[in-house]
Amino acid sequence: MEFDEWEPVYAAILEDFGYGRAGDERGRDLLASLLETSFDPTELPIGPDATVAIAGAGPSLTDDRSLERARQADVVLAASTAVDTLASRGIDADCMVTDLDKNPGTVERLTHQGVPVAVHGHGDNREAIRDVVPACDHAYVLPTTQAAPTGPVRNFGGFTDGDRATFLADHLGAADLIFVGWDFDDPAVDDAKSHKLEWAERLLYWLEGRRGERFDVLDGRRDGIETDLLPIDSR
Ligand SMILES: Nc1ncnc2c1ncn2[C@@H]1O[C@H](COP(=O)(O)OP(=O)(O)OP(=O)(O)O)[C@@H](O)[C@H]1O
Ligand SMILES: Nc1nc2c(c(=O)[nH]1)N=C(CO)CN2
Repeated sequence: MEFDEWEPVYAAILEDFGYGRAGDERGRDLLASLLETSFDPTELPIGPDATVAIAGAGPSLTDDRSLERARQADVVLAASTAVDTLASRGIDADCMVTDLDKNPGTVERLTHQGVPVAVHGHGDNREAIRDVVPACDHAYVLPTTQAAPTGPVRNFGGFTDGDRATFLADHLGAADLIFVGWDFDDPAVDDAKSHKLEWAERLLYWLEGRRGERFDVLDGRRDGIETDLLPIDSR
């Protein structure tokens, strides 16, 4: 996805959460300023023959069926702590997607092991960027932003870690996307997280429409998705 297609949706997200674009741009620029080099996403083994599993960090990730589906996929993109959950079950993600708010040690370690990590810079994680990025192997850091892309910092679309992973796979031409560890109605999440998950769901709905597909993770949920907040014709 190009930024001009993403921008109206981004503007709706900024308004809904009350975030400022300038803060996101500062996060983006800080990330760029700390990197000596960066990972080229086209090196990921994603293309027209790849089934890509997108692992969210919901509680269902540890179900036997989820783990089996992740094992069967050609490529696994894991959001945040999903990478640790999968690793503890013997499944190594091909790429981690994170805004650094949970498991910084994993981010640093993976980059030094040659596993790419898509690190998101936004208005509310500048401290984490300053703490974590200098300790990473920059050759395996793929910097991302939700604001306009600049220099090495890319914007493939998406907001939460899991849906950004999905937009990344889509951008790279993934044949099939499958979803594990996605629990939109998780009672364990607080209101703020639940609000973010609503956007994640809305963004997946938008993306499946663009791809002319139906993501199984949205089955039974589409009628309840408030699409008015998507400033585009998505139904
Ligand atoms: N029930 C769920 N709880 C947490 N994450 C979920 C859930 N269902 C889906 N996800 C997806 O998994 C991702 C990783 O979740 P996690 O709670 O580890 O990360 P996070 O860093 O707090 O996420 P974010 O910063 O994107 O909100 C979320 O961003 C979301 O896209
Ligand atoms: N400005 C800002 N941007 C974000 C934030 C956030 O808290 N603030 N959280 C995200 C996913 O958790 C993604 N983007």
